[in-house]
Amino acid sequence: MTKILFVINPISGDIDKEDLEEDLVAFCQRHQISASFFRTTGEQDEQKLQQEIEQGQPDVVVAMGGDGTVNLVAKLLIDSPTQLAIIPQGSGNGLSKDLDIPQDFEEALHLLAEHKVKAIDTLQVSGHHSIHLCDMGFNALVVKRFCEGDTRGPGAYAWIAMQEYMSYEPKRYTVISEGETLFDGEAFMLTVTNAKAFGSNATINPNGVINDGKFEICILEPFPKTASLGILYRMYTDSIDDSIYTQRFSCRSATILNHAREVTHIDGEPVDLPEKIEFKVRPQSLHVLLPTPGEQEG
Ligand SMILES: Nc1ncnc2c1ncn2[C@@H]1O[C@H](COP(=O)(O)OP(=O)(O)OP(=O)(O)O)[C@@H](O)[C@H]1O
Repeated sequence: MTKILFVINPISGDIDKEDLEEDLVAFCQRHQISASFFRTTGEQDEQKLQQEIEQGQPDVVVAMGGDGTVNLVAKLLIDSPTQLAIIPQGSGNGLSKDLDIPQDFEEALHLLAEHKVKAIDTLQVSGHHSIHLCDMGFNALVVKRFCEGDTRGPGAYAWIAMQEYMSYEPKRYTVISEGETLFDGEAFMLTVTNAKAFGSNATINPNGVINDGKFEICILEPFPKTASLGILYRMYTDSIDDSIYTQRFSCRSATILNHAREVTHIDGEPVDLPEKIEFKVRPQSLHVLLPTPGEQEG
């Protein structure tokens, strides 16, 4: 019998999940799955969850929350055979969208019964793990303000972004990979990712491949206010590469000097990183349940 541990974030996405838990129990009974539950509290969740996984030895751990919850679960499963499943219940749900995991609760739950397994790359960021994306600059500042506020959901994020945009000043970064300086200058934001898009569906890395052993550093250089609508349009039409304000580098490892110690986030959670940040890909280090039925990959 498959053992599944559900990790439920009760506050993510501003969604009440109590009724959903009854559906989980019924689904597991129907499919003869042995289910256990872990509810996050926002305090020492990583240590407590690690203990739970060590004791219960589940085959699959389901992250039921947003990108922060996915990160919490995924980092404990890296380099282990235990598989990650995602039932998106957050504000942005960036990684699940990138992996084409259904956003609908019932459909995502159905994946537990019928799926394929794919090994995806993850990113090591100065002692942290990033599963979806890490960035510094404007978006990271918006994420920080969002986390400090008490309103969740995509509307709150968009409102904060509009407020911060008016006064944001670009910061200086230096990007070095394999001994070569790839970029040294100011940027509005700098995104390091394996994935294609943010949780808002804005595409920053249109050709990103999540299991190619490489990650991308996407730089949005300072731009005049008159160009902002055009950049947004390109992000939502998969044509950001056509913008004269972007640069992108594919790397296996890199160092970024964040000279101003500008705000940084990893998978939607603000993180305090040193001025010199080290990035390294961990190829195919995480096994994820995906929608297409068929043979196991990678
Ligand atoms: N019971 C809880 N009470 C308060 N905060 C919690 C609780 N459980 C988890 N958290 C906090 O929730 C955050 C993670 O939320 P998560 O990213 O999953 O959802 P989201 O922010 O709504 O969605 P997304 O990241 O997709 O935009 C973490 O900061 C974590 O500390």
